[in-house]
Amino acid sequence: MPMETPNPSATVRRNPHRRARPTPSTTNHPDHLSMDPSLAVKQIRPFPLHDLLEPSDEQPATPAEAVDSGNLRVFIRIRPLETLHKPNKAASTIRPRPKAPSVNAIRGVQSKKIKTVCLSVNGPHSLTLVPPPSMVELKRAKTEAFEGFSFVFPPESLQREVYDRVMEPLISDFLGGKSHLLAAMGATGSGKTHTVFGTPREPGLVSLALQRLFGSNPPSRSQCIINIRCEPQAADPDNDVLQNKAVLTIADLAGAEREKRTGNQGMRLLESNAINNTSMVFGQCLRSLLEHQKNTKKPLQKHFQDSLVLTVKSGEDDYLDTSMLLRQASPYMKIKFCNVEESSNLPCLKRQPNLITKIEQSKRRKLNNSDAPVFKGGKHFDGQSIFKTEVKREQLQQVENIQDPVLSTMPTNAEFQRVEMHNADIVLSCEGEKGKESDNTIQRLEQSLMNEKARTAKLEKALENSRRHSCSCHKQCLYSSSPKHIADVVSRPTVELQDEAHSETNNSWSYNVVQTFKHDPIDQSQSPELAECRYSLDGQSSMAKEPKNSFQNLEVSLTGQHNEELSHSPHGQSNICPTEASSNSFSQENEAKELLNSLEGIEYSSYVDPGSPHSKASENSLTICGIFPEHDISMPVGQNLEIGLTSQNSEELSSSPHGQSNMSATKDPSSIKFSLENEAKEHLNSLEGTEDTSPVDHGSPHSEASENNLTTCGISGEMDLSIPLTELVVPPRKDIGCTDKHPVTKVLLEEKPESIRPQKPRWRLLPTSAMLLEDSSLDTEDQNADPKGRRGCRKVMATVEKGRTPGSISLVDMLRRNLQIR
Ligand SMILES: Nc1ncnc2c1ncn2[C@@H]1O[C@H](COP(=O)(O)OP(=O)(O)OP(=O)(O)O)[C@@H](O)[C@H]1O
Repeated sequence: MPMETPNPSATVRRNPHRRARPTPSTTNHPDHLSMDPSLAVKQIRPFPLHDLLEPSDEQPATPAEAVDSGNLRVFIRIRPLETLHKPNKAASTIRPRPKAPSVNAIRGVQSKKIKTVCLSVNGPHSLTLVPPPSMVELKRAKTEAFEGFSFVFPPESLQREVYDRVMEPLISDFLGGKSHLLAAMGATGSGKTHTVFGTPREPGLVSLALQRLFGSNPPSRSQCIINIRCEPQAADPDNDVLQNKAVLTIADLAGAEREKRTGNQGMRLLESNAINNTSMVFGQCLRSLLEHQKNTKKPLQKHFQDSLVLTVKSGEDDYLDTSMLLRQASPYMKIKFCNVEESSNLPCLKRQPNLITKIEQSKRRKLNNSDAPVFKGGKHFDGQSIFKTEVKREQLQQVENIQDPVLSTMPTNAEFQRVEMHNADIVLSCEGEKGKESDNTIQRLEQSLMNEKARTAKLEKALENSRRHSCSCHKQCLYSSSPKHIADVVSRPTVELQDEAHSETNNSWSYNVVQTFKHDPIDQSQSPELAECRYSLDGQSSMAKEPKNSFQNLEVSLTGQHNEELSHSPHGQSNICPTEASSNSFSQENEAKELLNSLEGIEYSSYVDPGSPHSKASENSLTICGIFPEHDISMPVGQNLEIGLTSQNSEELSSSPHGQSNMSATKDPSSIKFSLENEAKEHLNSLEGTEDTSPVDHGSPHSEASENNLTTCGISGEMDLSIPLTELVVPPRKDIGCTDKHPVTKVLLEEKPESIRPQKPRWRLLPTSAMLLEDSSLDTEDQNADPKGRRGCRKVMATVEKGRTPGSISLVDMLRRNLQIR
């Protein structure tokens, strides 16, 4: 009987029967299923029960018929709406069985008060899906009728009803030796678990089946796959059925979830994705069966009867889920199986062991060989693509060989997962190689960093040692100025700073000096109240000295081949004049001097201008610059400072009328090198802010008079020598055979007028770490950065530095730079 449809154009028929039927839907608007019962009643026309109850050739009249039809049985169970699902203890048991499902559905719709429904049962084998108004307005959905189901269970259906129609035929077959599969599909919360397992009050299919089989209670699980295998206890040759070991599989599949609806996040979202993938894969399996059976050349052989229970919700909000499931599963009803002997089923249910072994061996072999890329015919094939191809080929072979479309497909998906895992392993291995390279690079960098650190530490240590020795020498000198410290100085062990031997021939002089910077104990026997500090440059120069009556003795011992003479410059400067070509000793002394210069508070006075006539006159002179840091040793008026230079030759220490000490060498003036003084002058000029306090007028006759003199400069300054120093006398060195015949050069410090007293800036040394930072590379001195006053001496400096080792050059440069920066 045709039905009136207000909007028949919006109806789409799914899985129509061969004999066309009018769409039972009355409208495409869900308002006819709205909350107002009266309105719903007005709009919904009476359901054509007589049409639905008419026997049809395509519809299975009984469950047995459905099983025997050879089609995949697809059942639909509509879960009651929550508003309609009011727990009624008596309802589930006492509620009478409805006469017709469609009537119950209509009842449910009519009694709906809060929510509208999107499903209406047209009959035992069909239903109509009505989109909600919002989607109708957007023309995104149309009313659809789905037909051809094995049976449609309305919301009011009882568990027992479902069991009787769905499970009981399977149990009967199972007991008869036939294997079956039952799977529940549907959106989450649609009632799969309720259908399969149920509750203690409303036991589901499993419970009822087990009750039937064993009379036991099954565990309650939300989703699982249950295999019930029939094991014959005794071989009965007459009963072939029991020997088949039939398996009944009941699967409570995971429910597809819509993320928008569930709002899952994090792990729940991942689980949801996995669940949806499972549903999708299962649907693909079924579709593949459907596609496969289109190939008449390879008909599927049925080895068991499968059943599918679709659970849907009829709520308006469940429209999308329900629609998707129905669209997906409605074609499955067309899946047909060919009847085969049940005896051949069991080997097909499980993979044949030999086949599994072959497949696994093949995969392992390919896995082992898949790491290395394979080149075939000029094309690049990697192991992954080959492996995938092989697996797909095997997959097809398995489908053909196993002849079980469902079970053969599902393991194949597992194989795909293994392939993906294999691919991931390959990616990881590639990443691992890159990681190894990165690790090697990091290790190399770390090693180089450690080497640099060790090198830096080594240099710092060397510098610190140099500084310490320098400080010790210097402090000994200072201590020597105080009688109180004499004992300390004497008792202090000799400190030696040895550097490698130098051997160089430079113009008129040569030297081979073991650079020893040595503090010798003071011989107090000579003058207990005196203290002497001798800087012994053990080499080939020697100086002699003789004691003088003074409180303090400062002995600068230049041990060498040269005879030197200390003389007192008339202009008050201390000159040490080697009598022979003694620039070798100067280079060493210069280094020692520079080391000393690095001390804190060191102050210098430059008295000699190398370019001046005086410097010319003082060629071949050795200039000893200030070695009295930290303290103001500006000498009181009338004080004398005698500096004894131990030498093999006679030396003379004279006192300058300006109160400054001059050590002048008078012997062999031709051999005295101008470079020595030049070097000293250059070094002094390199000190930024240092005032040239030389009272010497280089154009004066004194300049000429001081020719060939070695000028010792900068003993005075801001350093305040608090001790009463009136005269410094260097006692004779008995150990080197000094006698009175070799008079000790006497340095008399006379009062210097305030007007000519130089303004000495204070010098501060940076800490060692700062020095290292300033010149960590220890490069040689940048000549371009030299002040103009030094450029004239560059050549001389280079000559002098030739005799130095790279380490000493670096050290000296670093010390010098440190002083220059400030
Ligand atoms: N036919 C029904 N009659 C009464 N209650 C039902 C029915 N179907 C489902 N329910 C109830 O709906 C709720 C959800 O059902 P169920 O857990 O079976 O859904 P599900 O499809 O298994 O969900 P999931 O996929 O998340 O496991 C349960 O509380 C269940 O009791």
